[in-house]
Amino acid sequence: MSTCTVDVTLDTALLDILAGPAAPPRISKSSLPRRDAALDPLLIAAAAASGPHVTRNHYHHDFFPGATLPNSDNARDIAASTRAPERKRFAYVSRQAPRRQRLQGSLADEGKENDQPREADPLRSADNLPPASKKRRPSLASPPTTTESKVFSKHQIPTASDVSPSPKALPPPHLEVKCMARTRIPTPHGPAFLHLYHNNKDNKEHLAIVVDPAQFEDTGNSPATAIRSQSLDSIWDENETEMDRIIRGAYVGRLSNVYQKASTSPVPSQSSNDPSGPEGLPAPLIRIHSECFTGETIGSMRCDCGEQLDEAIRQISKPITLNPTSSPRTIPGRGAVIYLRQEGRGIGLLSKIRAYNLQDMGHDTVTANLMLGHKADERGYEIAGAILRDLGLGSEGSSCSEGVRILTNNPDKVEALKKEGIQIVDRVPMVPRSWQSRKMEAEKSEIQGDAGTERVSEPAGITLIGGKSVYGDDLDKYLRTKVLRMGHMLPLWLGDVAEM
Ligand SMILES: Nc1nc2c(ncn2[C@@H]2O[C@H](COP(=O)(O)OP(=O)(O)OP(=O)(O)O)[C@@H](O)[C@H]2O)c(=O)[nH]1
Repeated sequence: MSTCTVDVTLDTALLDILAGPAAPPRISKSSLPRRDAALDPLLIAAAAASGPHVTRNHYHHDFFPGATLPNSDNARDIAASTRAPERKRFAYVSRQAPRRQRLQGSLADEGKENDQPREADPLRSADNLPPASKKRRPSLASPPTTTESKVFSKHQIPTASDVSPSPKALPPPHLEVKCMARTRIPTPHGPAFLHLYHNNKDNKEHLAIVVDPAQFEDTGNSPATAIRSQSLDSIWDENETEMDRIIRGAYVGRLSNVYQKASTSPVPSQSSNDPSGPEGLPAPLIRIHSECFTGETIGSMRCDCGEQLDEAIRQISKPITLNPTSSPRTIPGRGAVIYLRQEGRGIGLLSKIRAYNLQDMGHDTVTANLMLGHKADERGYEIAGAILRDLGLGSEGSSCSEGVRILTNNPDKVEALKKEGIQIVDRVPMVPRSWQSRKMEAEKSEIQGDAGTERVSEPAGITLIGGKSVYGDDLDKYLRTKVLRMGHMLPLWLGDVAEM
């Protein structure tokens, strides 16, 4: 074993030069000696920051302006007028305009910060922001200087031409959707199967809520064709195990701790030989529903979205009577709600909240959208079409090629789906529950006189939020605007039976 002698004298001398001499130990002999640097970095910084042009408001400015300034955008040398020539090299250059000037501009630019984030702003990817646009939105606070920044008074109704079209974009890639996972969801109306979709057009997770008794079948005895997602049932990867498939929802039958059977790709048709199904089997009932946080989650009575979602699942689940003339039997209903993440008719939750404030100021839902620089409706239905095709609903050559019935009052949806190649055999109106119950009350009072004015039982169906039908002035105003300004195909409730 060899020993090694270390000469510490040289090291200590070097440390003394760099960090100052060691202070005598204060606590005990065993503690390490403290060394104070000869030049404290904090002192250097304080000295450097003590020039005449530095204020406590300069934390965000370049400490050492460097070669790029003052050529940088909006650069302003606030010391230019006062500094001595020899100090020029050390001037602090602010990237901000003076506060006075910024305040003047802030009114004119109200809303700009949120509505038009910088190109590189990571928040741009947030779901609820309106699409990036180079065009400035009309400001509500600034006087109109150009046609783009028109101010609309309460009585002035902007038209579609007041909002210039968005610049032409590159052709979008071929739209593809893929069902990533499926699971059973028990609802008050019966079981539903939630399908979560990804797509290559937007970064949103759209959903399909499938109601279909054949989802539980794996024997081929179902009277109607099963509504299955092709992309879910296909084999994603040759290394995929049965368990992988089952976990993502590619299974058949009733999944349980004792029954687990992965689906094959594609799942063979499970209907009877007759493609139109047994007598009395209607085409599947579908609804294209747009997300509404306020109506569906917090029970807002500014709109009917919560009850519409509930009503759609209820109507689709309603039992169907087969073979009514020969040997009648009932089976659970079948169809799907395609739930699109198009909050606020596509303008996003942020803009919808602003629109609500404009509505409180007396504007209707259409005008409020236009005042914010949006269209009355910015939704698209290509993704809905692709999801329907993936589920084999309504498209030629699909498993349910007999077409679909659609639950809606909105003519745009019907047209858009037709363009997507979805065969619509019938439209089923969505009558607001409050209008239905008021109609029933009116009918009853007409028959029974005064005795009939007590409230009749509400239409069946538990809403996801509040239950039964609700009535409120905001809701009524919204419903009427849909009919009067958005062309919804619904007889207007005017308070008497004849109008319904
Ligand atoms: N911008 C805006 N969007 C709203 C307002 N109220 C509800 N919405 C949104 O409108 C969408 C639902 O659209 P509706 O016009 O109510 O109905 P629809 O889906 O077009 O038609 P139906 O199929 O007949 O129900 C959801 O995305 C809601 O978030 C509002 O006042 N302003």
